[in-house]
Amino acid sequence: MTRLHGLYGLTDATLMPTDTLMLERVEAALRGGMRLLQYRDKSTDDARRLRQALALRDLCRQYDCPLLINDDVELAHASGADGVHLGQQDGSVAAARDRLGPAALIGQTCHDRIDLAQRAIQAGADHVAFGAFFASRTKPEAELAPLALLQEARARLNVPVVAIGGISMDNVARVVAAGADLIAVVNALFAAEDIQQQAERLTQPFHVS
Ligand SMILES: Cc1ncc(COP(=O)(O)OP(=O)(O)O)c(N)n1
Ligand SMILES: Cc1ncsc1CCOP(=O)(O)O
Ligand SMILES: [Mg+2]
Repeated sequence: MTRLHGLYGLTDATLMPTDTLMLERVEAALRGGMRLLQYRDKSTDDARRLRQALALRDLCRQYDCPLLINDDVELAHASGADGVHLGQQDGSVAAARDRLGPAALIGQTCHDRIDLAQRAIQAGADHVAFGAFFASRTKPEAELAPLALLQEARARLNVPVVAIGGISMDNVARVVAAGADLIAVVNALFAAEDIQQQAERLTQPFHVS
């Protein structure tokens, strides 16, 4: 497994209202160079969630892109996804590691706190996420974190660091220069008119850093 790096897309049920549109839009992002995908669906429709996770797993495999499931370790297990993303209220990272095994990718939200990241890594996370760095259309209630946190995280943590929240073409170069290994994006990627081209553009700062 290569080190996690680059554009990390998160699906969004509003921007992808049908299975067909979801797969088309995700495939466009994969063609444009997306390196990691998270299936993020807050619905309680378990049959739909399993069906979509399985379809995304098959698609992502064709592009050698790992798939993570948001919030739900059991869906990650049942769908054969590559791992899971957990928030601070989404259950134990150690239990997820036990359930999914040593090869699984497990990320945890750490907001603006290095101590939470250290705890996550201790519990078995192999990457950590900070943010929101800018106001987010997808999650407007997310509290803001300062960009300087990314440099500190890179210096103090020995796992890939994800930046999330309001990342767009206006700020992506600054986020990458500040030290993000991955940029996690919903709106600026999947609401774009040409998603493949937008993925290429959002990936550009990683080629110059
Ligand atoms: C990469 C990444 N970072 C942060 C989050 C947010 O997780 P959480 O705080 O659990 O909030 P929800 O996404 O579950 O609403 C994330 N999903 N992905
Ligand atoms: C899930 C999540 N957690 C913090 S911000 C956010 C949403 C990111 O979406 P966008 O890229 O549209 O701001
Ligand atoms: Mg969550």
